[in-house]
Amino acid sequence: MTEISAGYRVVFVHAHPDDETVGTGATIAHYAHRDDTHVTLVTCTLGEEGEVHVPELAKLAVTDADQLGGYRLVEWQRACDRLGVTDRRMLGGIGTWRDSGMMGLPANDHPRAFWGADVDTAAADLVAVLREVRPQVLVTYDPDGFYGHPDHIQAHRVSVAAVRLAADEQFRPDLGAPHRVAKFYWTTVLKSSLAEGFEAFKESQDNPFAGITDPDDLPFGVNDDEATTQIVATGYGDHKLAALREHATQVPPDNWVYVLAAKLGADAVTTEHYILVDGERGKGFGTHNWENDLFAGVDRHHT
Ligand SMILES: CC(=O)N[C@H]1[C@@H](O[C@@H]2[C@H](O)[C@H](O)[C@@H](O)[C@H](O)[C@H]2O)O[C@H](CO)[C@@H](O)[C@@H]1O
Ligand SMILES: [Zn+2]
Repeated sequence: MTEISAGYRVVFVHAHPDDETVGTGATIAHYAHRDDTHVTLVTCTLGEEGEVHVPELAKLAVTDADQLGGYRLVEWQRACDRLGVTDRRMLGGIGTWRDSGMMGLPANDHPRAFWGADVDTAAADLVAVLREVRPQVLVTYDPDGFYGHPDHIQAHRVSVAAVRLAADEQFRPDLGAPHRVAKFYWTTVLKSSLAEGFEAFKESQDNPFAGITDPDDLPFGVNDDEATTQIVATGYGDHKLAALREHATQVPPDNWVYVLAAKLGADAVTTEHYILVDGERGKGFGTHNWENDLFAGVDRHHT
């Protein structure tokens, strides 16, 4: 049980080791370094089915020694150290849920695949975290898991169930006093940001968007006015890049994020966007009236 004294508390729920950095690394570093804020990361799987971009580690892959999950656990811990996150947990405990692989692959049917988890059963473990940490804010993916990966979709579903169940006083009183999360966010990315990044994508061999020239052809991304919140974590670009480097099996040296940072500086990777889907929107700024703080409008004494 973590003794939490900070007034502001946020829980990030991610699917695999590296998602915390790739999608929300600058935001996490920004809040983890605030004296008045406690960040909790809950990651749902060990990433056993991932690729291995480090040649000398190639045989850790699921097709050989099947040891990648244990190795990515260490990558994840080191990346969290770079971001400043000390409260990091695997959903249900280390090794409970297994990486399900990309949609439609046989790994989806592994007996421990997160994709096959009973949602309320998995949610109960997240309820225990929410009732302990008592965050005002929870961040996870949209219903499509941002890009359709089964573990991302399941992370969304388990988070939605856990937020509902944590507030239900009839649900598992043994897991702690009921808790209502004040603001529930989905991660997102702007199509306008993707268009700016396309040049960097082209220069990366690891270009996941090869052949795509129009952001509207990507399986993710929203129009500027669909986002509600922009976090500009100035000064934490180096933290995010250092954390990415810890995820070397997943993020090769020529990854487009490194290309972008090399061209435009580390702060080019410190702006991250979110959609508030439940809770009261706080004060906004600029053309799109975006919040500039996940805790905008939150009473720090809300527990
Ligand atoms: C960012 C993320 O969610 N990565 C997942 C994803 O990785 C993809 C997968 O290896 C795919 O085969 C590649 O073509 C693609 O480039 C990768 O992003 O899925 C993995 C397997 O479930 C998962 O381990 C990884 O964390
Ligand atoms: Zn992932």
